[in-house]
Amino acid sequence: MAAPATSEMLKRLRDSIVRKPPYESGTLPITPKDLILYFGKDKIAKRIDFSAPDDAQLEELAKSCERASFGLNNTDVIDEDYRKAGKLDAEHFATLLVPERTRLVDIVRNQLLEGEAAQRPLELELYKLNVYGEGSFFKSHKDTPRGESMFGSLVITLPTPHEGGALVLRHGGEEWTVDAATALAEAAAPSIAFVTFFSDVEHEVLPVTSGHRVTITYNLSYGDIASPAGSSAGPIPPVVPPVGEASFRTALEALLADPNFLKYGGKLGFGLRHVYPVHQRVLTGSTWKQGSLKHVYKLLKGPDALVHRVCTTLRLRVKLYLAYEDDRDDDYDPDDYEDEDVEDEDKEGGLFGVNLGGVPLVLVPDIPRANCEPDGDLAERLGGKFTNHPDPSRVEIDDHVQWVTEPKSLTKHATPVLAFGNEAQLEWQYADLCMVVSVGRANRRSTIRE
Ligand SMILES: O=C(O)CCC(=O)C(=O)O
Ligand SMILES: [Fe+2]
Repeated sequence: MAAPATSEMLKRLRDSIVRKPPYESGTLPITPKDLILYFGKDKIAKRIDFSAPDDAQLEELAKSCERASFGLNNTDVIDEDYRKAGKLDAEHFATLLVPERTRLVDIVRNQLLEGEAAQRPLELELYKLNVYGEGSFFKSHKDTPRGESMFGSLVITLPTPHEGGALVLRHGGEEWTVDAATALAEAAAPSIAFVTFFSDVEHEVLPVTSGHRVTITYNLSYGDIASPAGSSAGPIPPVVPPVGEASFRTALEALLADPNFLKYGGKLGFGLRHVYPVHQRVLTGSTWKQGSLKHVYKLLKGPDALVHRVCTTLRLRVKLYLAYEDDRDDDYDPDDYEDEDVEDEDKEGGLFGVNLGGVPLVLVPDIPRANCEPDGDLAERLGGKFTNHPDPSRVEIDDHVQWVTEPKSLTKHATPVLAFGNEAQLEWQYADLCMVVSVGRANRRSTIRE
């Protein structure tokens, strides 16, 4: 049985993974010329100066918009119960505002991103202009990933007088509200308001109660995703160590130094806190190949990036998996596997604190093929391996994975999920992943071979 000191140290490790909100917002003073916007689909474009917009001009802008659709799986749907707003695609408007020439890129880099990610080249793609008149809104959704390198969105609110239309952001059971209307009314003119958030943050525009709310949206991507440095390449040391890195590292080092902790080596599991885009090969069934989660290593953000970076620095091998819950195993009954010798504490994940309720998990290293094995148990069908199975003979990952943080939600079966996005798209979908860290035996912890 474990020494209590080890379980206390593990608890400290878990508690040391700090989270900061997955968004950043504020107002930014701007030169008046950056508030000039041209719009229209005809030969002659109209011009509006947002430093002093009048209602008639805003009405004209609203009229030239199309009704905004949203993505429900692979179809673009117009449903005013879900999204009531006007939009212009990027080819139908032009703005002198170039985020790269303002502090906005710095803000994304240094306040949204952290550590290694903050050093990488960023790309901002102008996406859409949205106009919300009185009574307009956009219900809760996540922005559809448009490629493997997209990591977030930037929404700029132009300084038009309006009320309502606050943006509510939700992630990991927490909720934040950004009220650009109030922030702009209080800011020195001319200013814009901005919100930048990670792609897996759910967001909702509450109804506008008066005036016009005008936003310009950008898709944020990493510019270096095409030249993968490989997951095992040494991490680039961050210029500014991210929040919590030192405490996580200290807690992990303390555990590794304890000879009672995974005496013969083993695996530590971390459910990732963010979701990441994976290619929906389950649907296309075409281009399945090994290493289909490889791009995710370079997309890791916030606490996920921190765990990966510290483990790699301590020379522990890290691998990403999709975690599937085997909820279709009719033969499986946890009572069949009651083991008299196992202490209650261990049965509940005791030593490691995270109780997965004896759920047999299949860890899958690649996105499963569409035409995966029709027969056999879930592990065989998906090309994965069992862990956390109460029957030790079925546990194929060398050791039970000891979960430090629980996988957030387990993918059930290999079916696509119904997705509400801001654009119809099924090629890329968000997935919950987990990180498995291999730990060597007590006097030889390193699992990265030279
Ligand atoms: O207008 C906004 O504040 C957000 C728009 C949005 O969420 C989107 O276009 O996906
Ligand atoms: Fe959105």
